[in-house]
Amino acid sequence: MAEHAGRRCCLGWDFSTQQVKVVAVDAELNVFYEDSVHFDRDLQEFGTQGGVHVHEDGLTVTSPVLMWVQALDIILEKMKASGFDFSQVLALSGAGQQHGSVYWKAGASQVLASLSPDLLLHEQLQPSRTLLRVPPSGISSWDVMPPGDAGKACFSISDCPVWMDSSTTAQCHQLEATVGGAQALSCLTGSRAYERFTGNQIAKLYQQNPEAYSHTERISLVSSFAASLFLGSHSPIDYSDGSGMNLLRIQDKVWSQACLGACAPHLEEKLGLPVPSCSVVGAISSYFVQRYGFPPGCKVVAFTGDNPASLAGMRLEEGDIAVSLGTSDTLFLWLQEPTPTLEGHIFCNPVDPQHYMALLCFKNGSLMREKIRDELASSSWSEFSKALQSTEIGNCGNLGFYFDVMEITPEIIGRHRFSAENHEVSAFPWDVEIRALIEGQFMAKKIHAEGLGYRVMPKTKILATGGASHNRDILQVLADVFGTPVYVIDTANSACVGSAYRAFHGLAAGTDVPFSEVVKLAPNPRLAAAPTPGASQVYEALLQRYAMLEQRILTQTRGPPE
Ligand SMILES: O=C(CO)[C@@H](O)[C@H](O)CF
Repeated sequence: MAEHAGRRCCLGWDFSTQQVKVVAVDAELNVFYEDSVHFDRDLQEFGTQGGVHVHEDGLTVTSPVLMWVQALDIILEKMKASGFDFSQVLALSGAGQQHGSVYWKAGASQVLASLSPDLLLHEQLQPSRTLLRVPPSGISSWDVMPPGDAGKACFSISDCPVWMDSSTTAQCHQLEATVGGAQALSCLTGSRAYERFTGNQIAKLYQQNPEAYSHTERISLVSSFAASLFLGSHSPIDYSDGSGMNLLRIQDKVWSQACLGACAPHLEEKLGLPVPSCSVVGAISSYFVQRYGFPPGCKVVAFTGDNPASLAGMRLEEGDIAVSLGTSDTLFLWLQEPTPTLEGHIFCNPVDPQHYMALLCFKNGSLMREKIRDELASSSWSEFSKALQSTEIGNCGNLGFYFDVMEITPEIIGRHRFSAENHEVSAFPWDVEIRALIEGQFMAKKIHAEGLGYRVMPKTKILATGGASHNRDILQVLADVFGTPVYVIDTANSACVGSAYRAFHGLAAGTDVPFSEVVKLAPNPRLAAAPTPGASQVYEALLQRYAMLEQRILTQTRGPPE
């Protein structure tokens, strides 16, 4: 218990798809406390799978908002029972799964502002039922209160749409038509219309449940919803997570009136004004001071999306790229001048309000690497590595495209192989095939990153994370294709840790201290691979051929570009 006593710190929260997680980070940026509540395991009464409910239509995906509230209650009670010294918390911030939306019912702000410290949050935010009183001294006994003060319903709908939902295609088409097409919407908001993006979800709610919409006083993202719980009032949406709604003009950081109007009436007043992601949105509410012992001056820094928070946790800097090599591969880019396209997503940068970040998702990531490993390298990563070691950089001009499921970036499916003379061939020798897979995956990443406006800079570094980042030979190809050093970093808690870093940055608010200065004491990533001399020249020519052949496949499969 003494371990957590007297250690001034910031808290970082992550309200993700499957759990609520918290870390405590001290002034030297060491993580000294972490805990989590897993929805499926610890809140089984809600019956989620992977933290969500997939509806019968197979398209609608929601999560119960009260599950998120109850998870926060559990974590805070566990921290309290463990002797965590809340009085040392200087500030807190957090992250939420992007695009999800919470609909606060008229009157919710009064409930938020008058929470009783004798009760748990979820007992006061849920519809009226018998309440449990847990004295501030902690959970010594669950005394059942007389029916008396029943909680008031605070939410217009109890099941919130989340990022896995894909039921709003009609609303996406309506939105794009309103603003002049997919590319016009992308230039305006950073992305073409996506089913999971919040504006389209709001449009669906308004069209299918107008009564719930009319009873809604405030619409939050998961991030700003979580911040509201700590604030005791509605927290504003931050620029970075707000960029995932198809509603925010990413250049001038204001709501697009055209997009708002296309989705639902009176929407701006339900959203409130967006704020810079580094904003201090207020002090923690008295509920947390009285029940848990937070200091009254504990600052709440705007919460943001999980991916922007991860960018902060990885301490990405201008020109850097983070490559998450997981089931699907995700690229995090830091951009100064974005070029919005029909691929990927441009968000306002969470730690530098003048800049941007981008996300690019490649669905055929580890899925393909493991399949080729099983087919050609006896399911052995060491055999897989031997193939990379025994084949030369540039693979003698052989190029491959490997998409066993429909790829997102770009929309291609199937396996396509080309000789040095650009003739399509049906097979490669096993070792050539392995190198063609890895070189092709990384050349695609470089080409599509540059399509979004990314440029490798002299100080650029690549931060690799995820399962495949444990294979040094794969990272060597990544370093060679990009011509930049590759570092590895543990990102298990990147959204939480990034949120704690952002809380520290919020403490310096108004002093113009850059985020990089605030986090300079954080552990540095480890160098894993440096580019091979001469590799850049080989890939400079190969990249041009790869881009040309990718266009050839696209034309063959979907006709000439519009
Ligand atoms: O939809 C996504 C990003 O656009 C996902 O990464 C969610 O943020 C995961 F929670």
